Amino acid sequence: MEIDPRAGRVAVLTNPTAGRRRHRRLVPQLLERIAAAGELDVLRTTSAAEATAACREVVAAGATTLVVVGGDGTLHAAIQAVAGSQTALAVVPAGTGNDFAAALGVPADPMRAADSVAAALRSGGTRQVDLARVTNGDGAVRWYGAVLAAGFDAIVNERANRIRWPRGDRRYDVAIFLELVRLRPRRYRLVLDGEPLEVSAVLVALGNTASYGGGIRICPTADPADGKLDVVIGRTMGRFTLTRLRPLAYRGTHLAHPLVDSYRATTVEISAAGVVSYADGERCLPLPVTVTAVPGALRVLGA
Ligand SMILES: Nc1ncnc2c1ncn2[C@@H]1O[C@H](COP(=O)(O)OP(=O)(O)OP(=O)(O)O)[C@@H](O)[C@H]1O
Repeated sequence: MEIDPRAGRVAVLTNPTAGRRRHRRLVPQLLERIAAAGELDVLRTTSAAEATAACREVVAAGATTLVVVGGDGTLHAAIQAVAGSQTALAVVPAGTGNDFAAALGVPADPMRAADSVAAALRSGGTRQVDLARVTNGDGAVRWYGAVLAAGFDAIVNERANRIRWPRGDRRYDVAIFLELVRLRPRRYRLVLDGEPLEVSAVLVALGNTASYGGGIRICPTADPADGKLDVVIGRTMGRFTLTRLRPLAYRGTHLAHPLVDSYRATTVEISAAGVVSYADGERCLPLPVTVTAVPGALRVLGA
């Protein structure tokens, strides 16, 4: 039975570090706008792990709606708790990329998004979209909403997380440079709905929705209502070709490149040596993993 979001507890998760702290001063105003629809239970957390734990508590306590004020990483923390539950998720984009919020059709302006959350809390109504579930042989389970990267982008993220200096976004520039210099194709073994596929590749992305990295439409035809993942593979290519694919990927036209393949499957097994996957921009599980599209696993506030 669907919980009526008009009656019941509404929790809000905020992440003051999202969006390079740009929206931090906006948070009180955003909360005020959402609170126009009724009382809010504001969760105070200081890390992704704390955020997931706090969200799990409110979901277990029967919260009807969890509003997330943050970017893809904050959403990722919340999704771990709401996946498969009756609690509806609502989003006020306050991150840098906000790719999952965009895929859900949320207004890009946080004030407008907060107003539409308040309106949806008043009118009630939810819809369901797919999520992707990542598992490994050790029983670990992670959910994601947007894209899982298992190629160059994941390797750059992993490198950036190990760099102590420079700090901030400059770490990514340094990591991209370092990983472009040492770029080499890796041998990937995939199984797409039972069909094995062995390929040497530099890019591998599994999309529930189209974009990551703030609008890079790596899986441009991914649809979170089709019960499937879009699998995009950039085969063996040099750093020059890889770099030239990037502007194409913002438009989603990279799929026409002869070295880029795409597939669609419900369950994808993927293995490669020495790669840690990243999902929604967050460190996920080391390969090998199995990723499954789970239809309707996320209830979203609003029609
Ligand atoms: N409640 C929280 N408090 C502090 N940090 C959090 C919390 N929830 C998540 N985080 C971490 O904060 C980091 C930044 O958050 P988030 O990803 O939402 O913002 P962003 O990086 O600016 O946006 P985007 O991912 O959309 O580009 C993430 O790596 C995430 O793990």
